[in-house]
Amino acid sequence: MAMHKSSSGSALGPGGLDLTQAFFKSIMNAAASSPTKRHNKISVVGAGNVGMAIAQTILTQDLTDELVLVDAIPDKLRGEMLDLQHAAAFLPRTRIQASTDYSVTLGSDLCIVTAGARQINGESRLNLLQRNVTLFQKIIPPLARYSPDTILLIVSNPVDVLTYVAWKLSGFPSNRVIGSGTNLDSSRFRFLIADHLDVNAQDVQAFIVGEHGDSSVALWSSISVGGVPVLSFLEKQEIAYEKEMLENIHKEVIQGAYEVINLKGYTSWAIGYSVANLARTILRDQRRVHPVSVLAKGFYGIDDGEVFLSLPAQLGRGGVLGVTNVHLTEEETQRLRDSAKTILQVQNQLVI
Ligand SMILES: NC(=O)C1=CN([C@@H]2O[C@H](COP(=O)(O)OP(=O)(O)OC[C@H]3O[C@@H](n4cnc5c(N)ncnc54)[C@H](O)[C@@H]3O)[C@@H](O)[C@H]2O)C=CC1
Ligand SMILES: CC(=O)C(=O)O
Repeated sequence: MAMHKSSSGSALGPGGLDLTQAFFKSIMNAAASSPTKRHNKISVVGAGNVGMAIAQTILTQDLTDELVLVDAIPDKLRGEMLDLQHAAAFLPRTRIQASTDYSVTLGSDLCIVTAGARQINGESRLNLLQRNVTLFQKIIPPLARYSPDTILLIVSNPVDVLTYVAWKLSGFPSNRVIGSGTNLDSSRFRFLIADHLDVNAQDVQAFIVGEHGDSSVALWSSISVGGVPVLSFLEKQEIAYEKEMLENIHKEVIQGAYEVINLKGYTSWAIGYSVANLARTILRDQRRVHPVSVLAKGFYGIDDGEVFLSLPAQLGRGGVLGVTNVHLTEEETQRLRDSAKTILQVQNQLVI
């Protein structure tokens, strides 16, 4: 039977009969009086490799009722929207929309920004800065205008400085501006440790903090596996380990992104899962601790300026709820402060 959508979105049959009402009248009346779960809306800006990996993970994990895609290229955007809509029969019911016009993002609970230039082979994340700041000047103000109560989750690189830029451009309180930061690096770290010890990565508690990039800091002193603190366990058992081996694992984490970019041109799947994981914690108010980029001033002796970098932060429906006080060795604290200085040096050259 041919059906088309009325302007109100309901299905009309021949002669203008509202089929939705005809089929579901009694059920709809019952539904109107029954409590429904809270409605969520997520907007993803940038429908490239990263934006689409995030969108697809969000859909398969049933994290939202409405998903909006925004990009600057209309044909690509519509193609991506249709391609996702065509999977409707296999996915939880989600309204998917796309537009180059930011009004489509109206009333979003979470806005994820992935738009922008990405690294070419061998290029550092910090190299992308000025190009992506210019884009953010077009992206952040309309997002903030259409969704004044939203949480901004920044993914575009260099993510720490761009999270600072998004904070400034939005005028939002800092608890509602978060960078995906080292949530991804920490997953790479946990994977490598798990692989080394032949355990499940989900049983490895381990944080990379600081810059999402070359000056990141591995918090070896607080790593535990299945509740057992790894380094103190090895020391108590007098099991020898080489500091160099630890450094090499951290180097592998840093090199991980460069290697993937060298091999396939970009990274996408892991960041898709990483950001969907953050979206779940935020929208479902899970209050889990994630290493993400937050306004770090005042924590762990970082006092030089308004810098965003990754610290273990508790997240929930209100955004950043707090920063946990993980014990750091003197060396780890110094490395974290050095990482803050690296970011600040770049940030101080910015004209926003
Ligand atoms: N924070 C993290 O852990 C990670 C960050 N990234 C970063 O994510 C960003 C995106 O990477 P990819 O998706 O691979 O790049 P891509 O080139 O595939 O996609 C970028 C998209 O942004 C869109 N875009 C450009 N200007 C726009 C504007 N003014 N408004 C809306 N959309 C616009 C482009 O049309 C394109 O679709 C890069 O900066 C990359 O470095 C990538 C992986 C991990
Ligand atoms: C590209 C990037 O930032 C990453 O995969 O870590």
